[in-house]
Amino acid sequence: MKYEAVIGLEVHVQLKTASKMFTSVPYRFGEEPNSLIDPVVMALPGSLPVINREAVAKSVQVGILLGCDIAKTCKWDRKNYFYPDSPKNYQISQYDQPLCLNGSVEIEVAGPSRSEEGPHRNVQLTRIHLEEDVGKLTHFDRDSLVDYNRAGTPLIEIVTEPDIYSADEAFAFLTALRRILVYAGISDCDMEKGQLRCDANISIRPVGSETLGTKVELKNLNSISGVRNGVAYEIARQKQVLSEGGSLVQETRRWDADRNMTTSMRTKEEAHDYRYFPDPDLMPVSVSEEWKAELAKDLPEVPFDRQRRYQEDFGLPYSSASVLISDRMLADFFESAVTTGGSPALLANFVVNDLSRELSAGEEGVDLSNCKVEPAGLSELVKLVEENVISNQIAREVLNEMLANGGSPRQIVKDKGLEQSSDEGELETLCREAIAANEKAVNQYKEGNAKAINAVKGYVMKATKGKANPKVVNDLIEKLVNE
Ligand SMILES: Nc1ncnc2c1ncn2[C@@H]1O[C@H](COP(=O)(O)OP(=O)(O)OP(=O)(O)O)[C@@H](O)[C@H]1O
Ligand SMILES: [Mg+2]
Ligand SMILES: [Mg+2]
Repeated sequence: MKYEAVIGLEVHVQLKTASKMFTSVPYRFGEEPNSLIDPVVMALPGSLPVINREAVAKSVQVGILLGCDIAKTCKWDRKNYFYPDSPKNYQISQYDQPLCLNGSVEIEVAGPSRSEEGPHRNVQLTRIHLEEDVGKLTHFDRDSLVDYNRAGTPLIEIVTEPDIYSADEAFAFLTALRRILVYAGISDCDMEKGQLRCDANISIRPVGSETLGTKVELKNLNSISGVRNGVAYEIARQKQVLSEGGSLVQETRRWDADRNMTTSMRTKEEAHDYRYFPDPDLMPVSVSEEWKAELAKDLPEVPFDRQRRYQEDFGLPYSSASVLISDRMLADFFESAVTTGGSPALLANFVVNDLSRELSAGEEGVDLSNCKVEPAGLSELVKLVEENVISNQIAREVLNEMLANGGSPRQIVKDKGLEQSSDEGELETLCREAIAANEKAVNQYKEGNAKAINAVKGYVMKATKGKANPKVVNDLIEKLVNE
C-alpha cells in the first residue's frame, strides 16, 4: 500500500518585549541564573499577575501578519501540572478563547535549483495563543539545577492544521514563519537560544484516505534542519512499521540528532490531564478595532510580497529577489539605494553578490549596521557604471575599497584615476596590438569559435588595467578582425 504523510506543527516563539508576561522584570538570555526573578515569577503567596500590554500587542501583530481572525475578547486559563522548571503548579495559557484563530503562512518549497522558484502554497493555521514560558533545568549525574530567569517570559504558540505533507514542507514552513517574525521585530527567533521551538505531529495514511492516522508528537527538535531530519526519519519509521504488519501507537517521541533517530518518551496513557480553568487573577482582554488598526500600521510588508514586487516592478530575476528578501537588512538596504537612484538590476547584483558575501559572518547573518558603505554610496557607484565612467569590474574594486575604508565612490575613482577610457584612438592602437599578438585566437574566431575572441579582449583589458570601456573595445575588435 502507498502511504502519505500528514504533519501539524506547534511552534513556540518567545516575544521580544521589555518585560515578562505578567510582571515588570525583564528577560535576557545568558544572565546569572535566578537573577531575573521577582515574587510574581516565583509565585510567592500574595503576588498577583499584571498583563503585559506590549506582549498582547505583538501577538495581535502576529495575527495580523498571518491573516488570522483576532478575537474581540480572549481570556486566560490555568494549565495545571507540576514540573520543577515552573515555580507554580500551573502555567498561565489560553485554552478555549485564544487571541487568534485561523490564518495561514505562505511557504515556498525549494525549486529544482537555487535560481529556480519553487511552488508556493498557504499552510492553514488553527490558532495562536499567548502564554508564559517555563524555566530551564540542567541535569547532572545525581541532581539537577534550575534557573527561573526564563520563567514567565511571553511566549506565543502557533498551531497549524494537519496541513503539511512532507519534511521539506515543514522546513519551508518554519523558514517562512521565522522570516516574517524577524522582519516584524516580533522575535529574533534564534533556535539556539530557545527563542523559537517546534514540536512536530506526524501521522501517515493510505493515499486517497480522508481520515487521519495515529499521530506521533516529536520533541527536541533544535534547529530547522533538525525538524526536517526528524520528520523525514519519523515518516520512514512509521511506513516501515506498517509495512511489516505492525501498528502505530499515539505517543511522544524524542529526536536524537546525534544518533539520527527517534525514541519513545511516553504513550497516550501517560498523557497529562491539565484540568484547565479560567485564571481568577486575570481579566479577559479585549482588542478594539482602533487598537488593531494602530498596530497594523507598524507592520512591514511581508517577505514574499516583497519578493514578488522585486520580480514584477524591478524585473529582478528570482535568484536575486529571493536572496534580497532572505534578510530584512539586505532588502531595506537595496530599497533605500533604489530610492536614491540607479538601476535596480545593477544595485541588486552588487547587494547580492558583493555586500551579502562580504558581510555575512557565518551563522550571525548579515550585519549592515557597521557597514562602511551606505545605500546612497552604492547608488552613486552604480550611477558611475551607468554613466560609463567605470566598468563593472572596476566598480567591484571601488566597492571593496569602500567596504574597507569608506569614502565616496566618485572621489575614489578620481583619486585612483580609475575612469574608464573610451578614447577610440588610444584603444584602437591597443586592439591592433592585441590582434597581432593573438593570431591563433583570431583565426579560431574567424572559423566560428565565438569564445576565442575573449583572448583578444582580455589582452586589451589587461593592458588598460580593466579601465577600457568594454563596449568600445568589443565594437573595435569586431570591426578590426573583419577588416
Ligand atoms: N493525526 C494527526 N496527524 C498529524 N498531525 C496531527 C494529527 N492530529 C493533530 N495533529 C496536529 O497536532 C497538533 C496538536 O497541537 P495542539 O497544541 O492542539 O495539541 P496538543 O499537542 O495535544 O497539546 P499541547 O500543547 O499540550 O502539547 C496540531 O498541529 C494538529 O494539526
Ligand atoms: Mg500545543
Ligand atoms: Mg503538543
